[in-house]
Parts: sequence; structure tokens; C-alpha cells
Amino acid sequence: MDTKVINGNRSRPDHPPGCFEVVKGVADWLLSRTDVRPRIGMICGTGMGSVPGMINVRNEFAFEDIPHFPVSTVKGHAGKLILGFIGSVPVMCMKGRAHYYEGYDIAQCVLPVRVMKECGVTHMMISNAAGALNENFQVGDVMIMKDHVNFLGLAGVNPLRGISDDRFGPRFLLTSRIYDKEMRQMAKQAAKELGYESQFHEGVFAMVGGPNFETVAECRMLRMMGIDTVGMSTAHEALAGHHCGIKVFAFSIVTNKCDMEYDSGYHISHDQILASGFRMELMIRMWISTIISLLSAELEKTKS
Ligand SMILES: O=P(O)(O)O[C@H]1O[C@H](CO)[C@@H](O)[C@H]1O
Ligand code: HPA
Repeated sequence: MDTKVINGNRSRPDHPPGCFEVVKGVADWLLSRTDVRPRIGMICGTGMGSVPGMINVRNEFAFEDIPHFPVSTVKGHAGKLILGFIGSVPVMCMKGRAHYYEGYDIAQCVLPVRVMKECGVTHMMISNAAGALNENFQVGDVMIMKDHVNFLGLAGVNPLRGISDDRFGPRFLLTSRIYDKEMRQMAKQAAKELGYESQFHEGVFAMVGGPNFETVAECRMLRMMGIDTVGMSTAHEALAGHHCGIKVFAFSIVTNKCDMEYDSGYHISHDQILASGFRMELMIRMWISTIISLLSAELEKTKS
């Protein structure tokens, strides 16, 4: 059997989706088709479809045309990878994502993050649509993630599972500072400069597997645990990014409240979530471009 030795471990013969050779191959494929050398990676989740509109686009690829890329099957996720500039900052932006509940292996879900790293990305911004558990949050608010509870990861559905390859990062990863403090600070400053402060919070996100929305008992349990928002993405991407040394920033856009009461009659649907996200897009675009202009000074300092 044709096996390959990586760091003393024997890899599976078929090159699994998380393996370095596959990731490097995809990065080389992209870099040979663009002049953009991205520094910021962006993942735009549900309801953030028009946010990439602020990018001065140089190249655009459908996910299905990129080798090994997981293709999104969810409404509102266009499945496009954009390379271009916001101001003078080179960016690589995913318009949509593939989720674990769509049937992918968790390592396949984070392949784009590792590809970003191999393409030169040093800072990442991740968005998700999420339900609010915190009773003080309103639909239309934004929560900057200072931490997460990754229910999938805790149960072993973890992109770091499997053969450990030092070219990505260490076997045992410290995650107590997974969300970059400076980027969170810039995000809060940007919200303040724009006069959005009252709609912005900082808090703890929980990633669940989905695709069902949570039961009342589940919502109550999550809230008792101190969790502020819940969604079906992001934590595994943040983990993969942090693991390979990217500075990670993530936020939830509050698209709905979670149903905490039996027989409340409260209804949550993906279409409502898309509509709530759509209403927030202008605000998010202004906020992100302000964060990026604050970040650009730091990027200049570390230009290669
Ligand atoms: O996390 P994003 O991709 O923003 O999407 C969120 O919105 C969808 C539910 O409407 C789920 O996929 C949930 O994870
Ligand atoms: N639960 C889980 N995922 C979500 C929600 C929610 O209430 N809203 C948007 N994505």
C-alpha cells in the first residue's frame, strides 16, 4: 500500500482532506491564478451575502471549481471565494461556508481556513448568524465573540483530531485566548466611532451541530451555562485558524431570539434569519471597513 510518513506518523494512503499536501496544493492552485497576496481572511455567514460587495474584486472562484473545497448547499451561501482589496488591504473572502451538518467531515469544513494560512493570511474575521440566549440582546444586535463553547469539539468532532502535523500547529493547543484581544479592541473602537455602541456586545458563543434549532430545554441549559448566542458554525474555523497561527476575530449577528418558553408561539425559520441578516448588512459593512482601516496600520508593520 502506498503510505506516506508525516512526522513519524503514517498517513492514510488517500491523503485525507485535512492533510498538509492537499492544503498546500489548493493554496498553490489559487496563488497561481491571482496576483493578490491576501493578509485578511473573511468568512461571511448566513445573511452576510452582500458584505463582500465592499471588496474591489480581482478574482472570483466558485467553491465547486476549487479542488477539494467543500461546497455550500445552504440558501444564502453563494459559495464564492473572492480575492481583492478593501482599501489597500489584500483580502480573501468566502461568500458563504460549508457546515458540518451538510455532511462534510469536520476537517473538510476547515480546509478553506488552512488554505488561507498557506496563501499568507495573518488575520481572520468570521461571522455567523446566531440566536440570542442573553435576554438583553435584541434582533439586529452584534456580539463580538470573546470565547466559545464548542459542543462538537468537546465531543471529539474536532478538526485537530487525527494525525498531528507540525506544519499546521501543535498536537495540544492552548485555546484560552483563541479570540485576539487587539482585534476585539479595534472592533469595539470601530463600533464606538460609528455610534453603534448600544447595539454591540461582547460575549460567549456556543457552536452546536444543527441543523435543527434548539429545543426550549436546550436553550435553557445553554443560558444556564452562561452562553449568550448559539449557532451552527464558527468555533471549528476559529480553532483551525488559531492552531495555524492566524489571529482570529469572530462575531455573531443576532438574527433571532431563542425560544425559552413552552407554548410561546415564537417561530424561527431560516428565511427569517436571512431577512434579519440582510437588514444588518449596511451596518456590518461600515463596521468591518472601519475595523480594516484600523487594522491596516498593524498589517503595514508586519509586511514581508
Ligand atoms: O453560521 P452561519 O453560516 O451564519 O448560519 C447560521 O444560519 C443557519 C440557520 O439559519 C445555520 O447554518 C446557522 O449556522
Ligand atoms: N440556533 C442555532 N443556529 C442559529 C440560530 C439559532 O437560534 N439562529 C441562527 N443560527
